[in-house]
Amino acid sequence: MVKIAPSILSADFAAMGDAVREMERAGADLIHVDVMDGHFVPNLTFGPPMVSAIRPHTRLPLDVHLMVEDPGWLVPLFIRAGADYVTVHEEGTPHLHRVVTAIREGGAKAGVALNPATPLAMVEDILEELDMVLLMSVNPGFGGQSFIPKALERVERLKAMIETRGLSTLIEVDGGVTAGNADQLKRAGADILVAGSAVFGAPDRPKAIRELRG
Ligand SMILES: O=C(CO)[C@@H](O)[C@H](O)COP(=O)(O)O
Ligand SMILES: [Fe+2]
Repeated sequence: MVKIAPSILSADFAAMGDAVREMERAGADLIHVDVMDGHFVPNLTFGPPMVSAIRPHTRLPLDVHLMVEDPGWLVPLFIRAGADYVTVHEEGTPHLHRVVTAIREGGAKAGVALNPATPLAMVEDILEELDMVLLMSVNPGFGGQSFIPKALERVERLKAMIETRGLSTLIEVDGGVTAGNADQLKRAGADILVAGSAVFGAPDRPKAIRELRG
């Protein structure tokens, strides 16, 4: 069954502990933590202290999405803070293999994220080393943007690439995910759906999570 990862980018920053507890009660499978550095993307969010602050409030895996340039030095800090998954952007480092190895050696699960225009081929030669590939279905930087439909076909092609190699790498889709496109994404092969505004903007959040899961 597909997993749902609410993004706390859309939560109340003054009450993150409450938000995370609420998401666990509402049926979320992971908590998605969007880290933005003001360089890789034109927005600035939070660092490892946010991960340590929310860690005691949930048993759910913390899925940290690093939208930062040169993420290597941050990897051990986020793992020490309590990240379970650490995902770095292919476009953010010339040393992807080194960073991915550091994530796994640090004891976390390793993900690589691709922007909407980055060819899938950029992860092809490192797929065996990855627990997850995150396909962006919006341009990273902000919540509440519209889903880029081309992402659906990219999920299908990535799924085929993973299956051809006999791997079990997870596919996470991030950006503009709603109850209106979740079914198509699942059919295309998505394993984890990130949702910010579709969950936190809903009047009934547990229901929103159920509807995304289908
Ligand atoms: O990484 C990002 C944005 O860069 C996402 O995780 C967003 O936070 C998803 O928000 P919605 O598009 O679901 O509102
Ligand atoms: Fe994200």
